Amino acid sequence: MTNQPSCVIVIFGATGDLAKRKLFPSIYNLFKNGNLSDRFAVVGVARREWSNDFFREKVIEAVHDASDAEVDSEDVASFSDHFYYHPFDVRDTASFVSLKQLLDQLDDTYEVPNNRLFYMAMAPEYFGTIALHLDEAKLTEVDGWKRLVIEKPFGHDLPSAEVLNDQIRQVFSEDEIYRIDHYLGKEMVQNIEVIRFANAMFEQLWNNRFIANIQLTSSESLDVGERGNYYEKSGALRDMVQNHMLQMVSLLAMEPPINLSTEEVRGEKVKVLRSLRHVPASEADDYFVRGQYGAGEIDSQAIKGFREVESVTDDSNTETFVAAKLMIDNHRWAGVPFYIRTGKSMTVKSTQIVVEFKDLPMNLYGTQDVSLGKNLLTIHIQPDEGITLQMNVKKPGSNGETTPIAMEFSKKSALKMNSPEAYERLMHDCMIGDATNFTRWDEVAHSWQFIDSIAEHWRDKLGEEFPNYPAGSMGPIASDELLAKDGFHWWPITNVENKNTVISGKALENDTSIKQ
Ligand SMILES: NC(=O)C1=CN([C@@H]2O[C@H](COP(=O)(O)OP(=O)(O)OC[C@H]3O[C@@H](n4cnc5c(N)ncnc54)[C@H](OP(=O)(O)O)[C@@H]3O)[C@@H](O)[C@H]2O)C=CC1
Ligand SMILES: O=C1O[C@H](COP(=O)(O)O)[C@@H](O)[C@H](O)[C@H]1O
Repeated sequence: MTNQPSCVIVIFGATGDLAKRKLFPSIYNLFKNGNLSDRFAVVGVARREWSNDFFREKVIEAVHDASDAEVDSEDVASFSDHFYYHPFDVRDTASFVSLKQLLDQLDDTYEVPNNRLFYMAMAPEYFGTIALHLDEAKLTEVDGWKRLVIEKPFGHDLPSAEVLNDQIRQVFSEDEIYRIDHYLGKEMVQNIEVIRFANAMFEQLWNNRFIANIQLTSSESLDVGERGNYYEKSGALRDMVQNHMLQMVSLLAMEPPINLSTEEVRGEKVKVLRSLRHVPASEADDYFVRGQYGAGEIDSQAIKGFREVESVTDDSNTETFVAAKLMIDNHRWAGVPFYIRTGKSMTVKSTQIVVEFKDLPMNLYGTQDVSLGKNLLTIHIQPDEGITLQMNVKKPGSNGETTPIAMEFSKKSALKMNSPEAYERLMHDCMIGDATNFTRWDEVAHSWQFIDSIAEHWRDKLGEEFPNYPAGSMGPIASDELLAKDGFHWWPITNVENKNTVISGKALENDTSIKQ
């Protein structure tokens, strides 16, 4: 295994949004930071009749657009020389023959040891077709390695995911398939395992004896942008919960693996997904809340309601918000709710995990009016990265009074570096053959199985209650009620880089543990 892999990368969907915003800049960063050998080439495939030169200009533009800092123009130009464009419709079998000729030629030009990475950055309905054509045209007959990176959504329910999986498995073995979930490439998501398994003070307490509940918020202030067509069919449940949210839950809840090998880690994660309490349609409303935003305001800007977005019907039944209470029925987690919420056009863009610990058996410092603050561990995933531990200390100068304080670790300010993009990390992992942070088929299958009954229930239940939250809010009131029924509330979204200021949410009365 080398840290400077050499391969030819074929990007299907090279004129698209993902390629431009994520893939080209990520490959550039790998190249610039010496994590990719000089012996590489990238072939872009899409239907538009672009030339190599025009494609290279687009690559250069994408790299500049994605960089905060000044980019060396000569560096980017020599990087873009490795890019080639091959226009065709992926439904056209014959074009795969000429693609093979180009790849063979590039192997020679760049002395690539016949390693091929096929990246499917296109609408999912083409994934199966492309895999079968690659096989027919013998593009997958290689002396080196061949790997397939497949974007989400992996199907739209369990049966369609099974069909897709069968198609790609005819051509690629399970260990050649990299089902990408970009949340698994985020620095602080990868940190969940380290926080848990490298700290005695957390791991000993990480169970139902000491934890009251775990809350996971992934809110977005943006709306669906130009993806109305896709999102109208997908909704927040399929777009975010089936993949990113359940993956983070499995990292939070898994048992310690016996080692950090790909199969051991994935094996532990899948056990969590298997232990998720199945919610039948008849009980869906006890565990799940859905929402759709109406008109509102974000950062003093007027926002149109979801039903006014292009490609969205004016009686759309699609949810743009989901909150849920997940129960993991195993020894470690019996009785501990994992609350999740995600949505579009919410107050703020933030992904944050809060672990709320149980109260001590008795409170030596309390009075009738004042209770001890809760112990909270907050993992700030994005946009701020870090950890906050909230605990109680003596109120200075007082006699027996306590006050909650926050111990903070802010990754960017402490280590003075920016996290590499999740895609960059995951593309490198794929090139070096490390599939740990990609989802295995059984993880995908169990996630769909869990989601499907809810999706069906919502499909059959007309969205007459929509819209039920204004753009710029934290979702419908029912999301707060979901926790209130259990005697909990959503903890505010805070920012660790800014001294844990509360950026969304409000303190409950008499709750001394929230700093406003
Ligand atoms: N954009 C994002 O932020 C994210 C995207 N994804 C996933 O990545 C994938 C790509 O998304 P995105 O880039 O946004 O989509 P776009 O619609 O922007 O791009 C689609 C690409 O496919 C090409 N294409 C479409 N039909 C054909 C065809 N028949 N033959 C050849 N090329 C074709 C288009 O080019 P042309 O018209 O020139 O043929 C274009 O390059 C999807 O699966 C999406 O769900 C996942 C997470 C985030
Ligand atoms: O996969 C997706 O993720 C993005 C959110 O990703 P983030 O890294 O910006 O948090 C979401 O906007 C998109 O709808 C979804 O398809």
